[in-house]
Amino acid sequence: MTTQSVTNGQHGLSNGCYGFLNGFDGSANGYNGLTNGRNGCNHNSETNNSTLNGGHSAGLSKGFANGTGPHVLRMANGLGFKSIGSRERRALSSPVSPPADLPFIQPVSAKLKPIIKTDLANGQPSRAAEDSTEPKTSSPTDSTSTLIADSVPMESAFMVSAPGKVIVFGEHAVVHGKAAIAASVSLRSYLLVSKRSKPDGTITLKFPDINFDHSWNIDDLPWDLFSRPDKKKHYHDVVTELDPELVAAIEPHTADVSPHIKSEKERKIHQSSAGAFLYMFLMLGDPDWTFRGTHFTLRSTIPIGAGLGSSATIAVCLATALLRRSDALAGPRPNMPSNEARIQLERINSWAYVYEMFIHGNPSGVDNTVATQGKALHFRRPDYKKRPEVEPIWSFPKLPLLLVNTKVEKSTKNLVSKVKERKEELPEVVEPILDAIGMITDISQKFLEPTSCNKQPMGSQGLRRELLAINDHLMVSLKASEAQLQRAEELEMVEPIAEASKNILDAYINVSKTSDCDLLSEESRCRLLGELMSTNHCLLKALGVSHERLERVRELVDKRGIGWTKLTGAGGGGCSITLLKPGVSRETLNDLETELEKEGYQRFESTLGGDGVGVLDPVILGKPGENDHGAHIDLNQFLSAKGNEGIERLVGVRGKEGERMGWKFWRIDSGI
Ligand SMILES: Nc1ncnc2c1ncn2[C@@H]1O[C@H](COP(=O)(O)OP(=O)(O)OP(=O)(O)O)[C@@H](O)[C@H]1O
Ligand SMILES: C[C@@](O)(CCO)CC(=O)[O-]
Repeated sequence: MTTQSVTNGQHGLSNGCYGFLNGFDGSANGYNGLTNGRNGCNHNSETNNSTLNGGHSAGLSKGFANGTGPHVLRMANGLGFKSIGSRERRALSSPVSPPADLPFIQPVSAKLKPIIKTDLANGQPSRAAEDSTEPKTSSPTDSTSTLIADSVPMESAFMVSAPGKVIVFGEHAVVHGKAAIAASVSLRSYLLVSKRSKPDGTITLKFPDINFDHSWNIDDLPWDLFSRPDKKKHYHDVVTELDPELVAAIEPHTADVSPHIKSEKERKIHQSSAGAFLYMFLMLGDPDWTFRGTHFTLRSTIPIGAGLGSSATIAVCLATALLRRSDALAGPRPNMPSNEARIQLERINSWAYVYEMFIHGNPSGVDNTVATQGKALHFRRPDYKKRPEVEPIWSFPKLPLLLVNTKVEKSTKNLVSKVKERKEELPEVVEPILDAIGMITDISQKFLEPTSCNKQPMGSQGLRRELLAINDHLMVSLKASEAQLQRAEELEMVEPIAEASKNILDAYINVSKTSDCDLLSEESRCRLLGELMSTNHCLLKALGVSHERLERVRELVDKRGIGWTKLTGAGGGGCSITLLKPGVSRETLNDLETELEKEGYQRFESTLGGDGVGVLDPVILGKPGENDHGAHIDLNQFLSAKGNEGIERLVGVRGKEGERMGWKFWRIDSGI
């Protein structure tokens, strides 16, 4: 069964499964043993897999044969010599155990051997060796070495990548302390951290996707204020709010960015990106040699402002890069103990949240948490002064999801503010809606992970009770005072609340007809999840965050009776997800896709639940057997990779043929 969970990931892509988003992609996550472990305590894995995968098994045999857990680990190990350096000194002073394994040299690392000096005391490469300013020499007869020599400006380069996400349940409500469920997608951002060979005292941020490129003189930045004892934050601190004095001190350094940009809106985006970066850099970085001449260059395959968490991926990549450069991260490395990986991930996530606060104001942190941890998770932040409550969903099922981009760009910040204003204006109507969304999320979690060891699968009676409780909240909302209800009518909130109530009652009737045993069948679970998704969408519409283009997707899907649609992310445009009914014919889907395309929608193919943040170090081409395998990728190559395909081919965490060599991830397991 291990192999099956490994190969499942490719399923939808390999059999041309209509661009579905697929559930856990075991090939890259090394979770196969873990899945078996938890299955062992309740169900056997055979039962579990057949329950989860049901009728979607056509592509199982075409999985990522290359990507099986042990194989990947072996390959990663071979490239891993740089990751366990004394750059981890600071990280290891935190309560984590020392590196458990020493790297061994594979053909690729042999080519780079001359630049590695071993610290004899601990058998690991020394910091001096890692960041050596010596030219990287090698045999002149070796074609790879020529490429390495050409790429001297890339001295001590590394790359970080983080995945986008879909929110399956609970967006917006999560900002107000309710639960959300989110999963990572295979679209990712890639950040190259490179250093000029002759450091010149500047630091450079390049975001070519948004036409942003700016350098700062490091000595001009407000280090004094940021290092004042009452202001100073350390890499292990949890920062839950921005300091207005520090934000103000950054403003003069972002005021003059992008003088060539005419659009005020675009300039604001550039200024907030620059400000968010500087805030983190001044907190985590230092004015000495470490960062001088460093370039942070980001490219992404995630559409911007489409609800797929693009900003959070940038936050995670930059936080990881800054923590790593300033010696505050250990790993990642293969076989890192789960507890140690968790500490590193929490550290990254805390700082990514700082970046997100700068961009969004008051985010819940769900986006950066998924971009950091990957997989799928249940998230709640009842207290903004504390870390969020995060519960991984270990066996997120293979949902046949269709992901559609309306291509209407929106601003998460504005939409979050809109909901907040609505809540302040109409608390009697809005608060019960938010409660209902939170309850929908909690019920869904039980159905997304019904075989979990520590959760009782929900019986039909309990479920009906919960559905009625949701409906009660909707009734409370509709029984608001006359004045509030009238205003709610004006804002077109009442009809979607009534539609949500109808959906919940339909779900109630369907559950009444189902025995406890049948409730766990794929068909019943799919229908229930679908009805809950539709209900969630109606409530988001009532909150004012849908868009006519999103409603049109619902209309096109509903007309064919083939699934349940909801917006995902902040709404106001962006993307929708449709959970397709089991057994929908290829013909019907083709027909839907043609119509969507005609109306200017974009459909995405992606898998759900892949790895979170990862590091590629050294940044070399990774295809064994290719001529230039082992050659360094330089900044120009990265910048000139064409489109998403070009980026994926050059540095992608996963190419079409399987997992790319070299990427390493901090992986946590269920502990079972
Ligand atoms: N490729 C990119 N390069 C640089 N900046 C980006 C990139 N993608 C996103 N951003 C930043 O993120 C902002 C968009 O974030 P926003 O939260 O509105 O959308 P999202 O993160 O895609 O959606 P959601 O928050 O609903 O998931 C942009 O304005 C920009 O600041
Ligand atoms: C709309 C929202 O709930 C999700 C955006 O992806 C905002 C947030 O959680 O911060």
